[in-house]
Amino acid sequence: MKLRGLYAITDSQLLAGKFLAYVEAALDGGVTLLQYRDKSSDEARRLREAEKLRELCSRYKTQLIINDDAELAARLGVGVHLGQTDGPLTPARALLGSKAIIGSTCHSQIELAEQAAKEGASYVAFGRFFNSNTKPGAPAATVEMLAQARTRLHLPICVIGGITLENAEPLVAHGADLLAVVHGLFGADSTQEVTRRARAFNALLKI
Ligand SMILES: Cc1ncc(COP(=O)(O)OP(=O)(O)O)c(N)n1
Ligand SMILES: Cc1nc(C(=O)O)sc1CCOP(=O)(O)O
Ligand SMILES: [Mg+2]
Repeated sequence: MKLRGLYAITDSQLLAGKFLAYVEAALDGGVTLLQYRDKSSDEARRLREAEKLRELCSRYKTQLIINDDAELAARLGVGVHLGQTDGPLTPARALLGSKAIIGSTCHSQIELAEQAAKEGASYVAFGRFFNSNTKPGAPAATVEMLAQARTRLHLPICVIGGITLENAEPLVAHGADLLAVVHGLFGADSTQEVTRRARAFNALLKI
């Protein structure tokens, strides 16, 4: 399966009180990957919420990805996204099996992406491309680097960081396959607007 489309990422603060309603609204608009991103250490809540998301994703035929935590991903039988300090890819691939989706944060370094590809990543993520409310301190990346990455890599390329409907088009034009978005999707005022935004992101990717 070619990974291409909207990659919705949850944020526990932004979605407080409307978590499942907003996620379902996004899934209704069309989501290729949904990442459960919760930076708290409340393991019981993380398991409960991830289980609910797995059920929702299975209803909408969307792939669930767990941020940071390969053990939780293995427990649920879903994919994982690992940053440079979240543990190595090779053991995660061994734990999750050959079919699992495993993503790797590569900031703006094509060499990290080439290494991730060798270690079995399913996609590589570059960013941050714009100012991000969610992660203001993430290292910056440029469209020039993205264009170069596109010529050197054969894996799906995910882009992240401050992406909105207004600024995403050049990223698609320079080779992005997956648009990973928190605020630009879930920062909406209503579930209807979340669904509209999801559809509009997919239209940008011609999905
Ligand atoms: C799709 C995607 N890309 C990048 C990240 C960032 O991962 P990481 O650098 O490990 O930072 P945290 O998200 O864990 O704070 C991501 N989560 N998803
Ligand atoms: C989780 C994350 N990682 C980033 C990176 O550059 O690695 S930027 C980011 C936050 C993405 O949220 P928003 O769409 O609200 O900017
Ligand atoms: Mg991480």
